[in-house]
Amino acid sequence: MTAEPDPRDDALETPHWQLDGGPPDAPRHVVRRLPAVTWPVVRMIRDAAPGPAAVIAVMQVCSGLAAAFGLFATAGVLTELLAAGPTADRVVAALPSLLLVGSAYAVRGAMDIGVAHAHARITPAVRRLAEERLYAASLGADLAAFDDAGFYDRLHRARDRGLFFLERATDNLVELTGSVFGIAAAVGSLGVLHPVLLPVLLLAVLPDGWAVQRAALLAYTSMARAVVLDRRVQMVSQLATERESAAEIRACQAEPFVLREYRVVADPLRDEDVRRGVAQARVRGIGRALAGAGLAATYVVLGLLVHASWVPLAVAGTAVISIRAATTALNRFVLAANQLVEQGLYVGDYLAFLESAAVPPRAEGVVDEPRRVQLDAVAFSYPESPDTRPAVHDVSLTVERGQTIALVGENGSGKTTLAKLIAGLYEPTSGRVRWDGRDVRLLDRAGVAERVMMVFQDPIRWPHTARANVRVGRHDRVDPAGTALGGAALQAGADEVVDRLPDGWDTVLSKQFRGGQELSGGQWQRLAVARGLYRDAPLLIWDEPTAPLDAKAEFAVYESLRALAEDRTVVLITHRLASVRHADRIFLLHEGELVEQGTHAELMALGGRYAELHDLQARMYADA
Ligand SMILES: Nc1ncnc2c1ncn2[C@@H]1O[C@H](COP(=O)(O)OP(=O)(O)OP(=O)(O)O)[C@@H](O)[C@H]1O
Repeated sequence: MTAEPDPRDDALETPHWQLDGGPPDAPRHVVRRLPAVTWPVVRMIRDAAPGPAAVIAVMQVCSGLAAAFGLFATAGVLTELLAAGPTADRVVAALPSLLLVGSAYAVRGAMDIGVAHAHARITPAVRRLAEERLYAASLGADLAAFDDAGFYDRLHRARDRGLFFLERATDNLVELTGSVFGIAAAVGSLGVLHPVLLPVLLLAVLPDGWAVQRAALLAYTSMARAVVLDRRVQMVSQLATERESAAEIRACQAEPFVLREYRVVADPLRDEDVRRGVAQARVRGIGRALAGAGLAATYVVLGLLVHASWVPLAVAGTAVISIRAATTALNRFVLAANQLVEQGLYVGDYLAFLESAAVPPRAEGVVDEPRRVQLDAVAFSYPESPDTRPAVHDVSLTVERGQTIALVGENGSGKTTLAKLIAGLYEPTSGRVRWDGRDVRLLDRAGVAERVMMVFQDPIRWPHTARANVRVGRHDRVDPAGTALGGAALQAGADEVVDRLPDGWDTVLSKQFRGGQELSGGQWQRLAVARGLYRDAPLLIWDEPTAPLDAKAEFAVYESLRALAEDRTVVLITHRLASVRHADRIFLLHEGELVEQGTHAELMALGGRYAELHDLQARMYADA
């Protein structure tokens, strides 16, 4: 019988699961913050849909003018209707003003329809542009950022909340500007009718505004506290529902473990949501009660003014309509402003991510095909790594063009990290990586990347066609007849894989699409090797390229590699020491440090770690 594991014993339970700290920056004053949060949304709208934005601005001005005109015309109607004389005469006298009121409302209606049409074009355009900027920022971020949990949190906030709330903020900005013109029309006419009504009017809307702002603050605070949990729930959701994990979870009987993990993160998340919802409901209730009292006070003051004969009855009648219009517009404004301020915080997260992901510009040194790659006392530590020892420490080595070097060592000894440093994917924490004497940090990033080809241990399985899986190695390479594609596939043994696919190169390699095919681990690896060969760069870095390959494919790949090495620089990482015999120089890493180096013969003669590992492997194969 298996005991249900105790979550407290779980070594995988990291502090990431806990509720995060407090809110980063609470919105204390809506009005003060409004310009700052509005401006980025305005810029986004301007960039995404300048035409519809201009149409909206013009039409909202016209709508506001029509509303003001309608209110003044209403005063005219009431004046005629409340004048002395027979009713029929008064109605006839009021007709011209009535016509004006009707025309004003018709114009306003037409403008509002126009605004709605333009608005419908803006929000999708903003979403489209914001997504592209987010993906560009994420793709442009330094590789090291992806080893930083804080980066993931920011990315998660920007993608899952920032994008969504940027859309909502766009809607609210349109609503806000519309309400501003509505207020201007109503308040303008109210001020002309009797200025004392203006401060009284504020009584009706300020309490509601306070309540909406409080509720917004509660929502944001809660979101900031729960963002890490939220991300964790998504990860569990992926484990529970995605194909990639389905087989192994069943094989390990890990279903209860995944469900337990879900409970551990989902329970506090639910509690947080409930706490927030209850607090918001309380705040809104208080706000509504105060707003009702404020509106009643407004009408009392109006009654007193009429009673004291300070304002004529017709003006008072129009004032009632103006007050209703102003209250409606002000409520719209308060709601939109508060939501905008709340959404502005998420939009701020989105913008902060774009900024933090931006890589500082370098002196754009031109890069040539490197003839010599040198590492001088290079060290590298992963950000936020609990390991106090650097992943790579004090490594110096040189490799010339036409040479093949091999990096060997136990698991976790720093080989992959070192390879990424050589490729310029990581910047050393100390020391220097130089290409032809020039510090790689000072060279143009794209230029450096252009000259590197890296085949990874766990290459991407692109959910595209077989052709795209290889061509993505250098997607802009001109190869209309597919000669380079065929050559790379042949060298990697990927041609045999493709020959067996139902639609050859056009077969989609993902079961998530209709007609898609799945490959074995070794077949995927052959495609990855073909991708690397297709890239055809002067600096080749192979990180365990042949581990999942069968003996025949492995032999073919090493043959290709030997041929390629003649006019290139090759860095080979492998655990199969038999494969590195012919390397010009072998570097043995241990706990991030270079402990032995030399040719195979030299290292064997040294009788150190390399010789020991080599003999161990040789014995294993001999026994087998
Ligand atoms: N993204 C990362 N964030 C933090 N630490 C990392 C990261 N990647 C690797 N490490 C740590 O750095 C050290 C070196 O890892 P590296 O992947 O370079 O080793 P390796 O020699 O390539 O191992 P293997 O033979 O298993 O592929 C290890 O201690 C590992 O735990």
